[in-house]
Amino acid sequence: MSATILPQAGYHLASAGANKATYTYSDPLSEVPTLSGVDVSADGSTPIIDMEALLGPHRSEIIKQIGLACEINGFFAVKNHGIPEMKINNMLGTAREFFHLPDEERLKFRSTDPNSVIRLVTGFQDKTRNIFVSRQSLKFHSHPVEEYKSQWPSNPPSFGENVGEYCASVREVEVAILEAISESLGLERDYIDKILKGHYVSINYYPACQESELDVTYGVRTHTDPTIITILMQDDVPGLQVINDGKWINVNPLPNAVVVHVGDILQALSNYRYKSLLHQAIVNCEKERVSIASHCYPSDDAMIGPAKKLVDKDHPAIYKDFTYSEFHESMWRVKCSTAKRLDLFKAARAD
Ligand SMILES: O=C(O)CCC(=O)C(=O)O
Ligand SMILES: [Fe+2]
Repeated sequence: MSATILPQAGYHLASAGANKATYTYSDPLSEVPTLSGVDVSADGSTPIIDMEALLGPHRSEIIKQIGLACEINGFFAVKNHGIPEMKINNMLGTAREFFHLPDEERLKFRSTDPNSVIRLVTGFQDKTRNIFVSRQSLKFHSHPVEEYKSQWPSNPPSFGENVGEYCASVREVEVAILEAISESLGLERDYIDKILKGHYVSINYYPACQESELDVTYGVRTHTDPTIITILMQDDVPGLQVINDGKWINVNPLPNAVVVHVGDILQALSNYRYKSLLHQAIVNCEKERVSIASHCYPSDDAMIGPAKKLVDKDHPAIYKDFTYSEFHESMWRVKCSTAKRLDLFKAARAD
């Protein structure tokens, strides 16, 4: 199936959807890159990591591949990750069921407070830029599952079980990938695991778009994730685009694979060796799309400046030491949607 992408106003994004907007307010983000006039190459090359091989005799080779993918691409796909296909399908099914519920049922979770334990974010119109951002997402904490489950929706009734099982499986993948990433940087295997705390899930729902008079409809606009890494599982509808080598590329879904993004925290911790991935999602005019992002973040008091081992005379510290809670607090204050929010934490001698 093909995504309908109409060039509009210099973007290769869909026009549409705005007449479906139930909520209209000004976008609070002041710094959102526009990146107009960029080309999208339809067949971006996605590095593919075989996770099963991480456990075998070729571990060091796979770790090298992961390091290169983080350094050069900022993302990679993971196959043979061990999350059973049934758990993935159940998770996607439950996500669809939730977003097909009547408004009054879903909107119980609507909140604009970023600190609320669970919140539904709806599509919105950015009045100043005349664009519509169509993503609806349900965001909530999920690790450990038993601690948070009671706050999740009870409708659909499958939510607790299906989301809980998926999240527990993703956690295992997360830990294994973070161990490999630590090793790829020449750090102790548990360097990142030691500062790891939770994961925060965003169930993203992009309705099929419709004609509208607005200039452009995005699924979600260009941003980086404020995470160590993000593990993204997409259904079979394309939509994810990432910047690679200065160009947008489509990262089309691969059956039974997840996509791992480098996030802002890993950019700081790796002393700018791995760069936080700039990405966005477009909408599809024929089919709805669901993606599940597992945002993995450290504990509040974790120091997330550059690992000491990565700093020397030839590699001066780009960032100073700072805690995750300092980063998190500033993130909402500076209202920036990219890794530029790390600039506040640059070391004195870095420009
Ligand atoms: O749906 C996608 O492909 C991207 C979602 C995303 O970037 C996010 O949830 O942070
Ligand atoms: Fe993202």
